[in-house]
Amino acid sequence: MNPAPNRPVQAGAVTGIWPDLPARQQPSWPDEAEAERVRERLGQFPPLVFAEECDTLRDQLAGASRGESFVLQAGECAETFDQVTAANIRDRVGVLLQMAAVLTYGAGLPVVKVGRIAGQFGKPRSQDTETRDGVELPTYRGDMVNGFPFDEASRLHDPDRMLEAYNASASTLNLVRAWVSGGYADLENMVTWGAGTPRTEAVRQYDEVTEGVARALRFNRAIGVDSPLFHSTTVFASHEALVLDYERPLTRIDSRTGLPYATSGHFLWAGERTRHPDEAHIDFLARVMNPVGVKLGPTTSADDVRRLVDRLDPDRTPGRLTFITRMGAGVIREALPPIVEAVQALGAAPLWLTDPMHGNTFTSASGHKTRHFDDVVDEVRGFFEVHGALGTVPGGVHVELSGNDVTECIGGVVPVLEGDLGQRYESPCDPRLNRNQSLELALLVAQMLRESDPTGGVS
Ligand SMILES: O=C[C@H](O)[C@H](O)COP(=O)(O)O
Ligand SMILES: C=C(OP(=O)(O)O)C(=O)O
Ligand SMILES: [Mn+2]
Repeated sequence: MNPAPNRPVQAGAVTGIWPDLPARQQPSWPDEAEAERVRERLGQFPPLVFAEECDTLRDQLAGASRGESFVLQAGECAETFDQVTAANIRDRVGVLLQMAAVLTYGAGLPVVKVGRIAGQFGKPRSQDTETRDGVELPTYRGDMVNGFPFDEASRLHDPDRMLEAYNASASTLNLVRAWVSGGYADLENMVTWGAGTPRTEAVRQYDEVTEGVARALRFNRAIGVDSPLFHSTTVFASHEALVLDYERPLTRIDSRTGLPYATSGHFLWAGERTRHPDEAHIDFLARVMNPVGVKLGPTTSADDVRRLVDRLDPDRTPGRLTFITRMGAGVIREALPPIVEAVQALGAAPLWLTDPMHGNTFTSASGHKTRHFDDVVDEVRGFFEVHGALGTVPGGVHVELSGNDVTECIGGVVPVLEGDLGQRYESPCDPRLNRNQSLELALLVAQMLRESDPTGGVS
């Protein structure tokens, strides 16, 4: 991230604008007085992001919705407090920069980089409890709410964890901002972004990209051309707006406009389980001025999307609303067209992203939650096909990945086999693409972009 503009936002939480609506997937704090103390404390903390940065991202997302750029939104399913180390943050930023470089080089399009980072600490779950060997405990709901170890004390919901989530987000963001503006993201450093990754076909192709960029830089230098854009970039922060006791106190009034902004991240989205137009999460997103997103699963109806557009983007502001579809590879080609057509009929032009992860999860024979790389690629292909056929813009991808060599998703050119899943399965929630699978996906998406008209024929 570039240094934040020196624009003050009013200290203290915005209160009094939150109606009492049903809110799903919320923690059950055992001690309400302690929760209130934490909410008040969060309300006094400085904002993590600035309103003007959110406006910049909104404008960039508007460009992507017109096909002028492509969005890469990627990161952990669930960030954990343990991962807040320099090495881990560097690896997460590194893989994002590598994928973005492959996409830019391969497709000739600017890439808007958005991390699932510095706030992705709350998880919605399908079940409230988990049973192991006859012992039933609350499910893990992200480090912001409870702990992953399967014991009673860890699984208790603890509001003090929201303070730790804020601090973890602040230190993550601090390092990300420093790295991407201070040298690590310099195109001269491309070779270091994937340092240590085992040498595979995807890495070999990445090395070709590195060599091509180096040649272009040498040429530019020789003719006297230089630009700050060769030496730094911007990575925006995003997460699911899930735990309202965290998000509401971090909402602040922008001193320029007098309007509320969520300051826990630049871009926030509502998940598939909390996207009900009349409930608290959509109401929260409707009240803040940030660019916002909504995940849309295979059961989404045309009426759902009409109501979401009316609630979240009544003025049809370019870049304000992103729909992140996560239909499943088997159904996207049938389920997505009616949704896109319903939105087109409203005269709305949201940014469309594909999340090819969450509709393709299954449990392996070994009991691991996993996804097959081929399904991930096939859903992205279906996304391009549907938007190509309807004349709308396939604006970007949203993926869960790790900067490390984990074995959580099956497949890839150097395949992770079903029997390998236990080797390095480290995610506390959903299976992530490893570094090689992430690079391979970026190479394939660059090819799909080259083969498609990213403007959907509108320019
Ligand atoms: O990340 C997304 C959700 O939290 C996750 O897919 C839910 O998983 P579950 O079905 O195991 O609860
Ligand atoms: C919970 C998530 O996804 P969804 O809401 O689409 O299931 C997620 O992105 O981690
Ligand atoms: Mn997930």
